[in-house]
Amino acid sequence: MAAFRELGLAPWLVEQARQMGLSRPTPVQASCIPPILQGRDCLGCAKTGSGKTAAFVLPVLQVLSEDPYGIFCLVLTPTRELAYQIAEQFRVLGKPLGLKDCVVVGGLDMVAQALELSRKPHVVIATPGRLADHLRSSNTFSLKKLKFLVLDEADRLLEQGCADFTADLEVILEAVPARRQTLLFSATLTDTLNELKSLAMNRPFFWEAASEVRTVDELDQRYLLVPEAVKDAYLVHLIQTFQDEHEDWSIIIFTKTCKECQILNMMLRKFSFPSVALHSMMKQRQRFAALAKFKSSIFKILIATDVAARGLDIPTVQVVINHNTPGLPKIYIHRVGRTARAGRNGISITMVTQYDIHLVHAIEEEIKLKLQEFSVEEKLVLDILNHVNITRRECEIELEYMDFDEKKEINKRKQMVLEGKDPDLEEKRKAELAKIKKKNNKFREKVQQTLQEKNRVHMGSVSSLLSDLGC
Ligand SMILES: Nc1ncnc2c1ncn2[C@@H]1O[C@H](COP(=O)(O)OP(=O)(O)OP(=O)(O)O)[C@@H](O)[C@H]1O
Repeated sequence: MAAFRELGLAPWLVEQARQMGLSRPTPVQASCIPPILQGRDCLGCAKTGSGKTAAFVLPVLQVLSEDPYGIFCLVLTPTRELAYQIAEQFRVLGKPLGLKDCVVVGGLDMVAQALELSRKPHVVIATPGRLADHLRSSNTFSLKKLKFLVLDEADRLLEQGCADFTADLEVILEAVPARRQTLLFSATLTDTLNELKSLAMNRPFFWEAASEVRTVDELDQRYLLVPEAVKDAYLVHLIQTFQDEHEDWSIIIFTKTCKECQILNMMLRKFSFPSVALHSMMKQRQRFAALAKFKSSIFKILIATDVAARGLDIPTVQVVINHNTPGLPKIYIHRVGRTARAGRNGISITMVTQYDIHLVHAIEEEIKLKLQEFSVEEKLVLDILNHVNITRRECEIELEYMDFDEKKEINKRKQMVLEGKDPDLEEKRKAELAKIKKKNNKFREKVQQTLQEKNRVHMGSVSSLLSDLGC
């Protein structure tokens, strides 16, 4: 496989990559770096952990080194943690350039960010929401001279119909020049290819990993059939087993909601497991602290919602446990892709209840691979069943006293105030919208019934006409 030098990268950059442990390019890097250096838009779809970040960081730094100015490159990514992780790669690889970068994410001070932006950093790494807020509220910086627009986890950012990013992306796309290079990367691009191609203007170079199987070969993918009612006892048993057999292993447990994440973390702590939670209801500094402690192995177990499903690169993660079966195959692909990265081995175990069988079939259909069963000794699980269920109940009650749901409501209202919205007005708008939607649905049903009635009458007259004609 070509070396980085043969891809057209300058010696200083090849040396920086080598010092970072990147000695030979991965397939996605070898394929995408040359067309990007030639000035083309690029859509790169490669498996999780295959080096997509460096596939855009390296060529961007190469072109920047030829004419360093700010703001040169904007990278958009769906989560705050990913923004910092990408910024880290720019900083390490761009050190000889004296690279100036700026991370623009929610949950942190807007004024400090606005000041940093006004100083024209070379590279801005942002989550769409906070960057759009800056564009709406100030004109202390401009994206008009931008050379590169990069969408990391592009399919998540461009997910149609999801309110998360659409409005903010529109604001950002209005602020960037049409004449630019657009780079889009993800492990699950193909289902949104058309939207992606419309974004990448000039004959985008499209590269997709050749293999039929969507997950990496080094990943041992298992499932564990568990009755819903005793799922947590199985979870405790699984963790105990891994901790007994491999004390240096780190484990990520994905679950569906912030509340479930909080309860599981409290429960595992009561069993003296070194666990920490990561979800979107935590304050930003708590999220960063939790991730830092997990990355440095102070805590060996991270319990997270899908805010951590994409992109996070933590080499020590050996095990991913899906406490719930993901509703979408691509969420599964990203979750289990937190292990078995950069050629290392890893194992994923998806806990499947009697209600999830169809979801497993959809996942196997998408990844083109059958999950293998992971067997456990049921007796060992039954031995701890009561203890686990009682402990969980205690945690649920403790959480109720902490007004967790109430806090969620307060956080929502606080966020609206921060965005200059009136929470009560928003509530009223939402109620009115719901009423209009209900009225529209009723009207639509009525039209449908009338049409069906008309069809029935029409078909009745047609059939009687045909019988008169002896057809
Ligand atoms: N050429 C290379 N040689 C060795 N390691 C590499 C190379 N390129 C990247 N890596 C390492 O591989 C790991 C995964 O890289 P990265 O996070 O960019 O993967 P990704 O494809 O973006 O994954 P995901 O789809 O999960 O976001 C990182 O630790 C990175 O340092």
